[in-house]
Amino acid sequence: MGLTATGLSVSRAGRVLVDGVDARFASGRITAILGPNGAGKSTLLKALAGLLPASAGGVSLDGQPIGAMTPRERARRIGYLPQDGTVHWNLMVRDLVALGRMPHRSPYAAPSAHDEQAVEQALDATDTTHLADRPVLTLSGGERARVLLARVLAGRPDWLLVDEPLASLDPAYQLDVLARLRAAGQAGAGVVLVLHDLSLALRTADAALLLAGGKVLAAGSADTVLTPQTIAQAYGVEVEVGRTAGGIPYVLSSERL
Ligand SMILES: Nc1ncnc2c1ncn2[C@@H]1O[C@H](COP(=O)(O)OP(=O)(O)OP(=O)(O)O)[C@@H](O)[C@H]1O
Repeated sequence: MGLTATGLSVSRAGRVLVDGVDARFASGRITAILGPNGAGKSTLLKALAGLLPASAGGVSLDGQPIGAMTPRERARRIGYLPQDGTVHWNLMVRDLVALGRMPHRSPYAAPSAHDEQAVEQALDATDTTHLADRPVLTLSGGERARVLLARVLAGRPDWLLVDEPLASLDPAYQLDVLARLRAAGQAGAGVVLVLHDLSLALRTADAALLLAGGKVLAAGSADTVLTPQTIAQAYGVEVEVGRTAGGIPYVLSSERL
């Protein structure tokens, strides 16, 4: 059960970008996909969401091959937030967030009270209610990132696959978004997130998958994966891994190796 990659490889333009990945993601847990630039994190996440085909192996959700699901069924179960927060249509924020309900409704019917409630809750969860009547192209980068997350949350998917959701957020909103993802996990959702901030990964994730060159370098609980040795191997930097007096874990880069 859960979301499983088995011998998963993904090739594009003649290059193998994800190479024989075996991984199992469990519901109710947060798994961080980590690794240096170009390691294949986004490619793996897209393949897990069923948005890129496998060139070998595959992905299954609760035992069902992801490619055998209809796009609508997949969209109901898996919420995917891409890394690139580009928005082309200048919709009102509330209307954009309401698009997250589309897998659950008929395009011809008016949204139900349940749909509207899901949208309002997603706006509230991302602290974007005050932006609801603004055109989305007028928002700042961090505001837009939260609105795009609200759109995914509005679908109330069983799985949240989110690619660098913290990239344009200030430190306070980074903690808010991580708290929201943790709350989704506690409510039973499976959360898989691509992160660059190793301190926040240690602080937030139950499990970690460290990629390098498209392959899994280490996998397991976040604190067993994020050791100075594996970090040095993956990123080529010397780090100190420690805890503050209050017990908050941190990873501090000291030198490029
Ligand atoms: N459509 C594509 N065609 C060819 N190469 C691609 C394509 N998409 C990605 N790549 C390459 O695949 C590799 C992995 O890309 P990916 O975006 O998965 O990395 P990443 O780990 O998410 O990186 P980052 O931390 O920089 O976001 C990179 O070398 C990238 O240039």
